[in-house]
Amino acid sequence: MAVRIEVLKEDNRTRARLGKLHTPHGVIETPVFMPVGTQATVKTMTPEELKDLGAGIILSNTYHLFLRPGHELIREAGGLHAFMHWDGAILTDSGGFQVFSLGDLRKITEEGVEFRSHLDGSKKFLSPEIATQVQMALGSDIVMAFDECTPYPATRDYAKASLERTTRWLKRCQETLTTTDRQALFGIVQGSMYEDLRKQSAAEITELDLPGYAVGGLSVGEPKELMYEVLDYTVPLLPKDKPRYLMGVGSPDALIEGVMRGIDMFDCVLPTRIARNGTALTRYGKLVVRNAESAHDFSPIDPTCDCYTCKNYSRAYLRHLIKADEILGLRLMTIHNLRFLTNLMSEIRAAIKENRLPEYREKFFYEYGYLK
Ligand SMILES: CNc1nc2cc3nc[nH]c(=O)c3cc2[nH]1
Repeated sequence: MAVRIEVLKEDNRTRARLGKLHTPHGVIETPVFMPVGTQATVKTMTPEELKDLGAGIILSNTYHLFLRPGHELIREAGGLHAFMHWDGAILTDSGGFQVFSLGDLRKITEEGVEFRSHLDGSKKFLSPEIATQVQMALGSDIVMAFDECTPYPATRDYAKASLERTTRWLKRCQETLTTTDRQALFGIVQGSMYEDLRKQSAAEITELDLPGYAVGGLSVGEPKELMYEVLDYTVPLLPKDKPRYLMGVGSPDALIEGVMRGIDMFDCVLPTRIARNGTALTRYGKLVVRNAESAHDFSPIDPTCDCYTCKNYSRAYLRHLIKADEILGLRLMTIHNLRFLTNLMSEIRAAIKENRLPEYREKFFYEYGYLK
């Protein structure tokens, strides 16, 4: 079954859309934040807990699963859904980004990327064909094309050569898939921070009439304002009747700003990663629970939050667990941060529905401390 978006409403003052993403493993309301489960687990969460938190789609990484335990073992297990006991939707990133940011990069050629595994230093090779075959073995619902996430900053010449290779690689991914499986393949627009190159990449990628499109090459160290500027001129180049996915984003403010610019799907490791080192997301900004200020604070992280952690535990207790390296601390902080984000996204969807997204943004940014 094809992956498709049903756009229910287009905001009248911004580019935001309310939608339903139809996948072989369920229908997901958009805009949506996808928790990241890099190694076939959203760290410290059981699938049942993820469902309770409101997650309907998670991200997993081809690079990591290719290196360990290997896609053949997961195929043997009946695919990633069976292997990890998750019956919701799964989107897999293709590995290109992870090779550049994790592996000991050896060489990029037209054929693919040679690299050393970050696990044991052994030589590995990923190509559009291999990355696509791995994702099919995993049985993922949304397959990301194997691309080069153009590093930032990049010269115009490098960015142009890189996007053109990404387009050639996308066509090779498409050719690797059967016609039915092609309905799961999302293309990724590159072009770094050059408007004309983004136009070129978007034109080349959308010509292939894919089920969805990602804006890549962002959240790679550029200032947020520059990311928003690139979105301002890139998102309108993507078809309105297809899902738009901003890769690697993000923080609450970036989620709102991305939705305002027409993005439907987001993923980011930040919320779960900062949770594990004791930082909680709240509507008033970040709360570093491990700091001394919480030592005698017997109130919850956020009294307005409906999560299991905020209903049952104090900041003082969470600070103790984190400082004592207690595993329960990792779990309780993760539960809170994921629930915060699924609540944020449902508030954003309600604001779009009721034509009050700009007002919601103002209120959120003021409370969150972004507007002094
Ligand atoms: C955390 N930031 C971030 N995560 C990304 C993942 C990506 N995957 C494929 N292609 C990308 O361009 C890409 C960009 C990204 N930025």
